[in-house]
Amino acid sequence: MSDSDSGLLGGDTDKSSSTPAADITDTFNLFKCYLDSSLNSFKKELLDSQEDNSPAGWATVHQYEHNDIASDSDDDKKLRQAENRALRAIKEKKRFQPYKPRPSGYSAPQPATGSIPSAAAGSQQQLFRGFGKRREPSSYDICFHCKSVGHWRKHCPLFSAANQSSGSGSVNASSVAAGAVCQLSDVFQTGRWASIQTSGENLADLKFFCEKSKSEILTDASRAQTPLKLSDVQLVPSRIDSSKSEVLLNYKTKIEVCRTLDFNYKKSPDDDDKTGEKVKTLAEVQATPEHNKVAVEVRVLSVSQQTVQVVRESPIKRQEITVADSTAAMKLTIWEDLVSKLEVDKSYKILHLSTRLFQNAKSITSTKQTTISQIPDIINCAPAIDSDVITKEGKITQAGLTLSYLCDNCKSKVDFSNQKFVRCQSCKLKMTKESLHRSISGTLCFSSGYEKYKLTIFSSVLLTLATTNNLDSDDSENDVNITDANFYANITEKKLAEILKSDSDTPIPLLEERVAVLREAGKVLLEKYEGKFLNCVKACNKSAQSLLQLVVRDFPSYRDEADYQGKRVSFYKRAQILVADIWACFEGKSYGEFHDIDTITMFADYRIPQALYHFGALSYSEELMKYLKAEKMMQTGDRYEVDIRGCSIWATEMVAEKTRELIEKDSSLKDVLMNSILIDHYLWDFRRDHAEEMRDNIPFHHIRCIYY
Ligand SMILES: Nc1nc2c(c(CN[C@H]3C=C[C@H](O)[C@@H]3O)cn2[C@@H]2O[C@H](COP(=O)(O)O)[C@@H](O)[C@H]2O)c(=O)[nH]1
Repeated sequence: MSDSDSGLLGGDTDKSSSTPAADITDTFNLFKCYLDSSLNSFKKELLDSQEDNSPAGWATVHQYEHNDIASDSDDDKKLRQAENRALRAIKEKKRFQPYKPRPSGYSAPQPATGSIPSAAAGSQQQLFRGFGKRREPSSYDICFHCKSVGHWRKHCPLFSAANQSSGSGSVNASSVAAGAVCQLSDVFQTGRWASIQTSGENLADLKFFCEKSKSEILTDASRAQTPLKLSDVQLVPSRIDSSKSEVLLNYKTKIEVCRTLDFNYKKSPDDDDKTGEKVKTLAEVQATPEHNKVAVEVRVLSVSQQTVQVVRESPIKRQEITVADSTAAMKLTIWEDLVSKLEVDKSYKILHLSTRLFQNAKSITSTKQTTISQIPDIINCAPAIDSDVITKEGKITQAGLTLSYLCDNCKSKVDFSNQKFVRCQSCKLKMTKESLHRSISGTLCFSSGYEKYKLTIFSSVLLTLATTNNLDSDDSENDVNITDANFYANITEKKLAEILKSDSDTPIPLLEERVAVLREAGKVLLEKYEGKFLNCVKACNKSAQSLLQLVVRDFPSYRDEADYQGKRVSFYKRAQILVADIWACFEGKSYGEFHDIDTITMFADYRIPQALYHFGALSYSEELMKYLKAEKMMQTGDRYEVDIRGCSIWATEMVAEKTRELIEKDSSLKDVLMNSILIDHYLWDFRRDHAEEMRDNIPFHHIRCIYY
């Protein structure tokens, strides 16, 4: 925490005259000294626990665990042997000097203030490390191996014990999956993979390529929920999500039954989910890991010709289907006797499908247990996925418009008759004719050479076509219906320039890009969501992350991402602030109710870093400070830009995490609502309230893009 605050704000940090700045300074001070004390006590705990059983601590535990679970009579002998081995290993290590003295004349970069997370001062540095000191592990350092604080991987007892026991960098199973209980996917039988619980909350992917006998043990263990101990496995970063890890089994791996687990067995999120009988939307299916059983209710958009695929020398019939519901469209592969069972334009409920990931695209495939049953038509479907977009030339042989009446409640098709009241066959509700929704869909029969197609044009697309001609009808000067998707799907530069006219002659920057973003949003809403963003909110089942993923997936201008040191990183500033605003405007109720709103991070712009810097939660290197003061324009994805935005998110998350802990310790605060959104709002407003004082002291990064 920098002590420059009183200088900066000229405010008096004396406790008696508390001012907003002093309050937050106190909070940050409190938070920082809390952080210090809690980390030190954690480190002490860790050291004590290692000393508990024997002078060799963890190393003894691992040496002991590495062997089979011996009967009690051998335990003492085993323990002594393990302890001697561990002591020999530690003595061996003690002789080795881990650090070479730094070359003379080396001077660490001195930051402008404090020794808090620093952006762009060599971002490979770990957070909270003091500058200018010898490179000793500090109590804030996070071990790259066991993720605990207080030491580096080269000192990690877990890592060294594991290396001793199984050589080539693998991690001793007992430290990774001791007592793990396997949750296996349906794919498991082919000896491919499973998911394994390695702690109270943590599930890791278990991948293995070894003999069938092991898969049988794991399958039985999963069914009986028997705790297992896996010895000699490899722990590697997951190829899908590098923040997760995968447990690799191989021919050396030993599988033994554990007597007890030192954590509670985590029930799978929803057992129905596992059996593939709980219907999910396609948007949810797309967020489901591969090789999971799912059930869907979809409409068939297109079917491919039936083909034959040879699998283990036997020909198997196969057909590619494009299916959709209101949230998304996906590719479905059906096999064997299910081929030709699905017809275009019909809607079906399909159980026991399995998710697949092929070339980074999620799809679903039928399994031996798959069942299909026809259901009432699903009317408003997402359009086919891009990869299915094909261009054909030919002639229209037949065209027609179909007027359908939809139930006002569940939007299912209602058989229309001239009676005054009609009853919906799907939700059984009775309603007047007038309250029915009308949906027009076009059908085009199209032939291209010998191929014949039947195209269904949904009402939202027809609506776009119908309004496109009004593109230039700007005659009514004042009909700025900015909340109407039709309006902004067809907005012109002239019109937007008028709307965003400033009180000076300075034109709004990025006018062309703003028009493109508005048109994109309008077009997608009309094509996929009946022109209403509310339908996007409804499709996310009260999950902030689902809504965030839906926005980023369907509205490309929100894909606020960057390549950073070989990794793809995302900030999603506009997409997250969109979700947060809905939550805030509805005060967490009704359409603003999200069960996972706390997973939304702060919104990485150029203002919050100023406030974080002011409170000493962020610091800049001298080089970066110079760059910022020169007010050079940055480009999206520049190293400095990504550093500043990434460190801002990280620092805010740490503030949120520790503040949450402080709240938990103080019962008088138990009803206080706190998350990164509220911290962001506080910091953004604080910066705005102190714009003058900050302007000359704390520069910000300059950038022109559509992502902030
Ligand atoms: N992190 C974060 N960044 C935010 C906001 C807001 C205000 N909007 C909220 C207000 C009511 C609703 O709740 C909206 O959500 C604007 N900005 C960003 O600041 C920049 C403009 O700054 P200046 O140059 O001073 O006008 C620009 O990149 C803009 O995107 C926020 O709240 N948090």
